[in-house]
Amino acid sequence: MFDKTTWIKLPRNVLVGHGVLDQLGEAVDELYLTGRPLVVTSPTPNDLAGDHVREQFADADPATVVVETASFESIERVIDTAEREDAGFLVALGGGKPIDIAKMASDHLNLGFVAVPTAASHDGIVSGRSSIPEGDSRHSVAADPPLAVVADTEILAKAPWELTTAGCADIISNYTAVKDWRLANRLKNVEYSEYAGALSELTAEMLVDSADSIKKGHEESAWIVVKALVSSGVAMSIAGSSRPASGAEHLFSHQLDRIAPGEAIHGHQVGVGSIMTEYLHTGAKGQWADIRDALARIDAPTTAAELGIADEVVVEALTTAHTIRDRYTILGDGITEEAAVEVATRTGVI
Ligand SMILES: NC(=O)C1=CN([C@@H]2O[C@H](COP(=O)(O)OP(=O)(O)OC[C@H]3O[C@@H](n4cnc5c(N)ncnc54)[C@H](OP(=O)(O)O)[C@@H]3O)[C@@H](O)[C@H]2O)C=CC1
Ligand SMILES: O=C(CO)COP(=O)(O)O
Ligand SMILES: [Zn+2]
Repeated sequence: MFDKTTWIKLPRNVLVGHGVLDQLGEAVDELYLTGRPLVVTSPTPNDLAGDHVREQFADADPATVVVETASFESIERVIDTAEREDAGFLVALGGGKPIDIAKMASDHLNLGFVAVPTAASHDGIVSGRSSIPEGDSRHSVAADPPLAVVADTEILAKAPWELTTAGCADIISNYTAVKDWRLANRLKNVEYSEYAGALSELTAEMLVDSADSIKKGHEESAWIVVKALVSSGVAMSIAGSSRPASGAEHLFSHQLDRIAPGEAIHGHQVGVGSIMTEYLHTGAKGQWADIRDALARIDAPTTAAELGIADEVVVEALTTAHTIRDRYTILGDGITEEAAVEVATRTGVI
């Protein structure tokens, strides 16, 4: 008997463009969401756009909860606030942290949520996953994607340029993520989706082809990047896992978050990780220099020094990254310190 099923969850309304935040209320009305909105945000996005978002729901007496860390405690706080304030739906405003937290909280509460990204910094904007660290490990938890995404390029273009280059690097890292996924399929029989893999690679390809149009201060850059982030998130939703966008380069980044927290941002870390894991996949004559050059063209870091991370921390993260989660990658069950120094040195990362 044929027994396969596919359930792909995607947002219904995706608005990207100049000033679209003014249409947030309209985008929500279309979804038949009712009741009191709870705005889930972090300090900077709340200062920048919190009032603008709340104005969109002036008749519904919006409540707000400000979270500072991506953690299970923050998710609990949002759930408690939503119950106490009798929220009808959640509005996530900010970078990857508040969006991931709202995604998980709304899933738990059985409430819809809408994402209003303030930074084009990560591809979790529409993905059906939440990425939350806990102790020594990192959980990628299935959670319904937002019902709508309202990405105002006027806001995104004013965000620090580094956040946009981080989003580009998160997309460029799809190249190695898909290589790791295929490897896991061949060696460990991990289920692979041709559609999701192809979409993820195509998204990286298109972003790299547009690199010359991605420039600081140009609103069009935010538009190009956020559309790529949406596309990469759709690949994750098709796959039903973060595999199309997260391989060994992400394990490396998650490990850096543990051992050198707050030193560099997610997208920049995965970009540098991708240079090294590409080297591990294809060797000295492989495409690692193409990844490095693509990152350099959009101003993203390509070395430990540019990340602000010490060389020995990079080596430690590389040798221990495989312990972060049960996800087979080119790192296998761990690489030696000698191998880590070799790859980091040969690629010019340290
Ligand atoms: N679920 C998924 O599929 C995915 C999840 N992720 C997750 O997303 C996170 C990374 O996303 P990222 O956006 O870097 O994380 P953050 O939400 O922590 O944002 C990064 C920084 O940017 C600040 N910020 C946000 N918007 C603006 C703005 N407009 N102007 C100035 N500063 C701003 C934030 O301020 P403040 O400090 O006030 O918050 C924060 O300091 C990680 O936790 C990662 O694991 C990444 C990819 C995919
Ligand atoms: O960052 C991500 C994809 O870019 C999410 O992946 P993780 O499952 O590794 O958290
Ligand atoms: Zn990522």
